[in-house]
Amino acid sequence: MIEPDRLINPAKTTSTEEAFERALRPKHLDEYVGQQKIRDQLDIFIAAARSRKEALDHVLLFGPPGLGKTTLAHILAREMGVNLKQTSGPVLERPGDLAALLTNLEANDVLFIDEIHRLSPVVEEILYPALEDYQIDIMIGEGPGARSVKLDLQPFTLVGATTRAGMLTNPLRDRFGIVSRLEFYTPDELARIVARSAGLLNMPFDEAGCLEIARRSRGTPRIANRLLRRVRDYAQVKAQGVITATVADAALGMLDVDKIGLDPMDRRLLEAIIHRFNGGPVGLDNVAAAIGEERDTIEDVLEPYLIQQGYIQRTPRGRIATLNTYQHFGLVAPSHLSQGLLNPGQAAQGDLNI
Ligand SMILES: Nc1ncnc2c1ncn2[C@@H]1O[C@H](COP(=O)(O)OP(=O)(O)OP(=O)(O)O)[C@@H](O)[C@H]1O
Ligand SMILES: [Mg+2]
Repeated sequence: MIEPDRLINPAKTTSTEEAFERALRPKHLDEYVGQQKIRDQLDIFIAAARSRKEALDHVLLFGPPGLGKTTLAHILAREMGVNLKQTSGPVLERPGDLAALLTNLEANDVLFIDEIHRLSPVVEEILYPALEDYQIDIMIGEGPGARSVKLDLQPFTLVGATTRAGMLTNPLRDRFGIVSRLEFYTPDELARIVARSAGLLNMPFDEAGCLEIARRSRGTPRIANRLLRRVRDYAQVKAQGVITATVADAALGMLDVDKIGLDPMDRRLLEAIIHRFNGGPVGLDNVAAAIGEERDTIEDVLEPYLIQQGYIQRTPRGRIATLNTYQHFGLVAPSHLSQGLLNPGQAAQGDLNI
């Protein structure tokens, strides 16, 4: 299990952190840093829907934790000038739970369903006609006297968020008109997010300090904001409160976040592949057992960034360490890697599968 205060865990942790996130969450599309392609598209779709006074098409947002899915859902509703009702897949246990939410929506409102890949099949059934025709079928009464009644709904927009688009059923996925995959942020984008947050928190900083935090945030705004908080503590105690590159480096070094943002858990995963499985290929179950971590955590939390950065490669036969990985640990790579060759059966296949 990931310890709750693991610094680079992109998943949300404490309620203090949630309050902190809410305070820093951008409210308008033009404050939302990065994800340029998605922003450009949404800008047009929103303007078009508004001018026709229609609901925005249903939107699916997917990508690793902490990249800004919830933030974007709230921004969409605000830009559309409508209310947002929020729920999540596991919370909607019975069809009636969803029916109650749907029948209470006003015209063009946004219904935000987080973790939409965890909807139960019976609840999903209710959703299909709602998404297509703004109608639901509900059962009234029980036993032989029970009958099904059609109810009309107001037009609405479903915004679904998931870290696992691959786990959505096809019929559900097909009903989203807009499907956006959030990408990891570049260090420059994260530096802008850190600077914005530092400004909101009245923390003095310089550009290099923001960039140092950004480079070590695993491409993830949630982690960037979290590291900023920790660096602030250090800066206040040791450096008159100013966040500079030297201060950020010292603080993050003390917290065991290395130069590229990997923490002890990432390093354990990579070192296990290298030392215990000869660099791979190794199957997910084996590596999970070796480091005492759950498969899902490795797949959802640890791997996406390590794969994107080229420290792990997924192949049909399992995970392998790359030349980058050996170099990061100052190790001599096996000759087939340093000569740029792949072993037979290790065909490159860097798909993220999220
Ligand atoms: N594009 C962005 N610009 C500025 N800040 C951002 C951006 N995206 C996310 N953030 C910050 O990161 C925090 C986490 O984002 P958010 O909660 O939207 O992530 P998420 O993708 O919904 O994560 P999860 O999968 O865990 O639900 C937000 O509170 C916000 O402060
Ligand atoms: Mg979220």
